[in-house]
Amino acid sequence: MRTVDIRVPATSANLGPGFDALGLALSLYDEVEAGLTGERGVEVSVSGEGAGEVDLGERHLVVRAMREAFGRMGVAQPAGIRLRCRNRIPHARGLGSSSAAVCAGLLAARALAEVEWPDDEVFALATEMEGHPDNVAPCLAGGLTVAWSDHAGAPHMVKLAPDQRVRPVVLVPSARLATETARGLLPKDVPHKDASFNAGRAALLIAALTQRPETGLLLAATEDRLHQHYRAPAMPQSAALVERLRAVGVPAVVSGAGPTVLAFSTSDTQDLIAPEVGNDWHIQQMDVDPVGANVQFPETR
Ligand SMILES: Nc1ncnc2c1ncn2[C@@H]1O[C@H](COP(=O)(O)OP(=O)(O)O)[C@@H](O)[C@H]1O
Ligand SMILES: N[C@@H](CCOP(=O)(O)O)C(=O)O
Repeated sequence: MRTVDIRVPATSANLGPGFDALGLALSLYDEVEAGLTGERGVEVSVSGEGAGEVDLGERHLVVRAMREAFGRMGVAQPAGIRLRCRNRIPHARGLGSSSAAVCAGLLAARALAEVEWPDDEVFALATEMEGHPDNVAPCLAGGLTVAWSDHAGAPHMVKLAPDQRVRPVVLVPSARLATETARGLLPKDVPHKDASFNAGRAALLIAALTQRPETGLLLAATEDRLHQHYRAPAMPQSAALVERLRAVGVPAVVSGAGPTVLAFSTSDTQDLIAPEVGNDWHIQQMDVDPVGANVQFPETR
């Protein structure tokens, strides 16, 4: 049986003001070994995050993504699929686990089908399945990404390299919050002044992360009025931690739809983070993943 190994990074979306647009790939990975078998049925094993929780059959998200991909590529559905998943990205914490699973499935299907299927169609289908492109873009491409959809609904991205003096630190709670639930807390409309506030901050954040990683600029650049406070009632401890960190000068935001908190650490703020974080949080210092999803056939490794 021919197999393929896929490695996909965790991602942090929004980064404060860049709701549904900005995303950062992180050095925390899920690994999937995928193969097609001659026997009918799906065989999935999961270790690490999600083990004992996720479906092990056709409803498994990686399997669903593979099935979607075979359909889009116009390739016959394989009789059987075998997956071995080694998961490190915690689920429903705002670190892009579902996006990583979808990307892994699409890339596995493309590699095993051995057909030419353009990267932009992989990006489009992953975005369609996920509902928004901001986790998908950094998961596929790595680095810091700006993603948007055109008037026909097709997603696009620009990839940037953040300044290496900025280090992402994630503060992961044990509590979970499904992205769908968090999206349900957002209002249909927002005040014009809040939209204009976020537009300025998001533009500043790109400048600060790529060219001017100064704490003062990063603090201003990570302010948000479009999503975090609407969602705070569903994650009061995250909201309080963001507030505490910002009060001592650490640029902190809710990661994705939460409840993980993302802090941008620089040489002058790195020692300020731990004292504000209680025992209920798992602190992980990260690097920015520069390359995104990786696909390898075992025989070429
Ligand atoms: N590696 C995975 N394998 C199977 N299902 C997954 C995987 N990662 C995420 N999921 C599914 O996606 C859900 C989390 O998605 P979501 O609420 O969007 O949160 P996140 O911020 O982690 O993406 C999980 O509860 C699980 O059902
Ligand atoms: N822009 C989305 C990002 C969701 O990210 P996730 O990692 O929590 O799935 C949102 O804020 O809803």
